[in-house]
Amino acid sequence: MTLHNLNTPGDALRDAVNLADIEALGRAALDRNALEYYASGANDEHTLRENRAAFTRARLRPRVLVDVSGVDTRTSVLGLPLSSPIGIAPSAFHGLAHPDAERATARAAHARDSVMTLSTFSNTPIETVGADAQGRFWFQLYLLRDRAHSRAMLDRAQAAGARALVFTVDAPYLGRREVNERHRFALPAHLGAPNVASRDALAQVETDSGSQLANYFRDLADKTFTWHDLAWLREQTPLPIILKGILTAEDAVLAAEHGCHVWVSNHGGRQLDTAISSFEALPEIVDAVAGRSEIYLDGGVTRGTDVLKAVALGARAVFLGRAALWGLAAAGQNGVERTLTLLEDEFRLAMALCGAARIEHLTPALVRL
Ligand SMILES: Cc1cc2nc3c(=O)[nH]c(=O)nc-3n(C[C@H](O)[C@H](O)[C@H](O)COP(=O)(O)O)c2cc1C
Ligand SMILES: CCCCCCC(=O)C(=O)O
Repeated sequence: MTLHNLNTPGDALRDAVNLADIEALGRAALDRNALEYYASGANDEHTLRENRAAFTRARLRPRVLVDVSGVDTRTSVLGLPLSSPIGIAPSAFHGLAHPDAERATARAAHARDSVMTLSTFSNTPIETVGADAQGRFWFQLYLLRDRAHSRAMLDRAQAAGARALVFTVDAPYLGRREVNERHRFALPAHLGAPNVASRDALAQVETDSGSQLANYFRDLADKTFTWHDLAWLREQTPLPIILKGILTAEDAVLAAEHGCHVWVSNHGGRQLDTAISSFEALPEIVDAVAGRSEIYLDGGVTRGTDVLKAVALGARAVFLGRAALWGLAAAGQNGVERTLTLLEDEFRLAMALCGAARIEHLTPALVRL
């Protein structure tokens, strides 16, 4: 049972001055099952911690005596205008955080001129989320062994207004989040995964041997897919394809050669522990792609200076995983909106203090790695 129906008082949300404050509110609103699912990383959680540490280690080289009386944070992703280069990463099961689930996240993305990435494993059907997002959503695909089912999800996403397909490539198997194994994470009975399975099918997955999701995913996901199969995926949808989970120059080159955009990510430290942090992987990927594709990044983004550093080094936009979930748990749509607003405000101030009035002024010279 989640505790969100106690509702974070509006005052507490208004008093939050940064994302850490919202995280504290969000964590307090969740029961152990949900909290451990959201917060956990794989194994010893080195990569989870390193995602934050890498941002902190990088130092800024600000320029001064620049007219920053007006700072413009606006940009676009694949032609979609955004109020700032901050979007929402896909995460499964928003219903664990709030009764409005993905609808609240989609409404917040729309209200803040952002973009939401909807997980294959949402608690809300694609069509419902599409209506709330009003064109401000991308659809994330986990390729199922049942290709016809996967194909049907792509058709539904496109019909619902998705602007891009985010194809997750770092999870043929789920990473081992040990706390979820130890406490046998399971979806509460009132939540389902309507894009993928009936509630009954989920309820029947055994949890005696550990996490319900890990057990379910093992049988469901296609593990045979290779670069050669991208041609098949390309034929299934006219949407732009973004490969999420790229961490090396070698794979970034292949992505660009296959006409795909690149999402630099280690899945928030939930897959391969001790994998490189997303931020440290970014420079070699930007070099390798050499402008052929858009590049996005997620993993540990919680400060306006994180956004600035990633964009300065070549990311078109950054995406929030857990930070959006903490906002959702704290106060539904309002909580996600507040998260986006606080981060955008921090980013604007960081730009001003770096002497950058426009996104184009953010260059690698601002960052010392
Ligand atoms: C609870 C949770 C569920 C997630 N579910 C998905 C998912 O369904 N599909 C996917 O591609 N990535 C998923 N991710 C990974 C995120 O998209 C993103 O890569 C990661 O959370 C970014 O790191 P951050 O949480 O530090 O911002 C999930 C992450 C979390 C924390
Ligand atoms: C059987 C549902 C699996 C959902 C996996 C979501 C995910 O990517 C995560 O990191 O958790």
